[in-house]
Amino acid sequence: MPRATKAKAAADGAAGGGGPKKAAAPKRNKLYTMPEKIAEGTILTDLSKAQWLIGSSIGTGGFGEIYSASRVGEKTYNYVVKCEPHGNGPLFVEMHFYMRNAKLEDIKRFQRERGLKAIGMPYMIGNGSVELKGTKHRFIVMPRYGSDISKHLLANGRRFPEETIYRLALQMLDVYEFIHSCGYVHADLKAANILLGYGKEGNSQAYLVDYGLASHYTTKEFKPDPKKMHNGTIEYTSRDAHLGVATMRADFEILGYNIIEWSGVQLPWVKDNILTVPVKVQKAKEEFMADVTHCLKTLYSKDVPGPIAEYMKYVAKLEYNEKPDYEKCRKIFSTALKTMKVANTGDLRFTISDNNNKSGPSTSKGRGKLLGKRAAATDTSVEMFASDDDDDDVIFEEKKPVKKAPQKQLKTVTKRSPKTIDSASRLIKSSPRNATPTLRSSPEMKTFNKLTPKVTPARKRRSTSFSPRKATRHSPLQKKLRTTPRDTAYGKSSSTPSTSTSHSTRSTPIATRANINFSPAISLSTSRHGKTVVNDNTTPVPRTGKTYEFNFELDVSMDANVIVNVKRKKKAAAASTNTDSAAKNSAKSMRSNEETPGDKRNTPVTRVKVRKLPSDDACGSPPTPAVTVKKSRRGVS
Ligand SMILES: Nc1ncnc2c1ncn2[C@@H]1O[C@H](COP(=O)(O)OP(=O)(O)OP(=O)(O)O)[C@@H](O)[C@H]1O
Repeated sequence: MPRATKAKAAADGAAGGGGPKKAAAPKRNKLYTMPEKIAEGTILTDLSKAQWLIGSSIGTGGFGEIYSASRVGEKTYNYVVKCEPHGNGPLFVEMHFYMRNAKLEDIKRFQRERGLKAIGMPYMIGNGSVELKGTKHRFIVMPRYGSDISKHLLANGRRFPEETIYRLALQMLDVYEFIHSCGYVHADLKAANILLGYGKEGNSQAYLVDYGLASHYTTKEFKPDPKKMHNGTIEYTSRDAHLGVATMRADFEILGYNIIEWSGVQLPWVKDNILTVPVKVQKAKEEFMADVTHCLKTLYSKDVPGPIAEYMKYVAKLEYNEKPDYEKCRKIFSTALKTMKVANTGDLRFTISDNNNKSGPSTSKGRGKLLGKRAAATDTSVEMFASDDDDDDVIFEEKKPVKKAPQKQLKTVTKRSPKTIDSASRLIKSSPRNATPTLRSSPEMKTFNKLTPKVTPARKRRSTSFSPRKATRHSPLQKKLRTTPRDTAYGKSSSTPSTSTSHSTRSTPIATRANINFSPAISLSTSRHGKTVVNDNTTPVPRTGKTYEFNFELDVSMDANVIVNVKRKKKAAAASTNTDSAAKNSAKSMRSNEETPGDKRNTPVTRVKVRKLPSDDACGSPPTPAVTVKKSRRGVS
């Protein structure tokens, strides 16, 4: 289900801290909702009865809000509470990932076994639910970390010192090894999801956060899953993730794209400004990885940094079901550090020295010149799912007013128990695990190329992505039922890559699963660059017929409406209309408190939202800041 922001009235009410108002409560069966504000001073009680005093808001992600928190009785705010409406999928997935895999003792054991002094693996301290303004929210409590490294990236002309790239890569490889040892992949590594430790002591270790896209990886068949295609942050999404398949090599590939970027060059698909068309990005990545040595050379004005070239070459050769050789990769980067005579200890250094700044991206043999200027920030809007699960147990409690914070009345929500785990199990296990032969080996690569549609200028005008619905002449409903993203993305079903025939011929599950499919037929808006795309079924299935109906219609109309509206948004921006400013305000509300709007424009962002226009069902959603989608039919909104 797509996500929507609250009606402005609701948001205002929340901000005002005036206590619960029935009228402002978001409707249950609507699009994704941003969370209600938790007033500073609120005390939340988690399932283990631990109490957490909410401090200030320290960040806003694509779906939830993060607050500093203190254990009641302690003075320091060394924790954070991440809160999202129950209907949102990512925190549900993240919470269960932590529950199952990332217990502190497991992490410590792993550390001991590997002889690691530290590891950048976050963990969950508590979780529970709270009702805010009539809406049930889920929250998790985690250790507090420091700032995310995307801020440093922006502050340093989108480049890290070479040594820092390798140290970060080493730390992330440790985290990958831990996650993979649990049977999961992260699938969304990027600077915005890498946080330094908290406080002065914390600058030597980076933590990989945000497990909202974590899923079981496959080592069996390679079976593309239209429901999950293109999930991730479009700049870094792996080739496997573009096909909806979770693999370990995909995590390695995502890290690879990031380190290339951290070295100060633009990824080809960023440079070519095609981020709004996932299938084009996918194709560009296939081409890039097919001849990675040569393609890297074209990216760097001078020498390609040796460790980056070596790492990417290794990743390009990995099989989809292969366990990566963590040690081999670590060696690539640790050897480079030794050669540079840089110790892999102490604070990570983010400031580029004068020398480095003048010379541009670092290379192993020398310093190259920055390759051109970064393309204007484009952004990638996608829609999300949401639903209305009541799976989690909930306990929370009325808070006492603390100093400035107005007291907020919280209602205790009925406790239910083992359902949460059962449900999580079902959901998390729903990750693609059955599969078909790999697409990555060369014959399959050829097939991919054959099947990837060529985008014509005519199509481009309306939507730069290939649209099956334009290619056939059926009614929208017929088209919906007759075409699958895979059929259409690759042209002819008869030559669908080694994946099963059934895959190529079955009707799109989106219609039947009430999810919007971020299929190749869908383009992304260009207002918020770098968002994680989630095209998933991990959220509990919505219960109301109405929701199903809406999503079905949304999917049918997505192709045209998104593009039409995106274009309009751009024009509207130039005209500075009221609508636009409302949209901007709405967009602002999603930004991290610590980020300036300028920062955000240039930072890959986690998720893109498609929002429903205010319409007849009085849902009250404000216009989307990025994309607006009509409830039904193509055409003008
Ligand atoms: N444990 C933490 N300590 C300190 N800050 C945090 C912590 N977790 C998250 N943050 C801050 O909140 C921001 C959003 O966090 P996170 O990415 O987990 O949220 P999200 O809703 O999943 O966002 P998105 O999916 O859009 O990336 C982070 O970029 C970071 O600045």
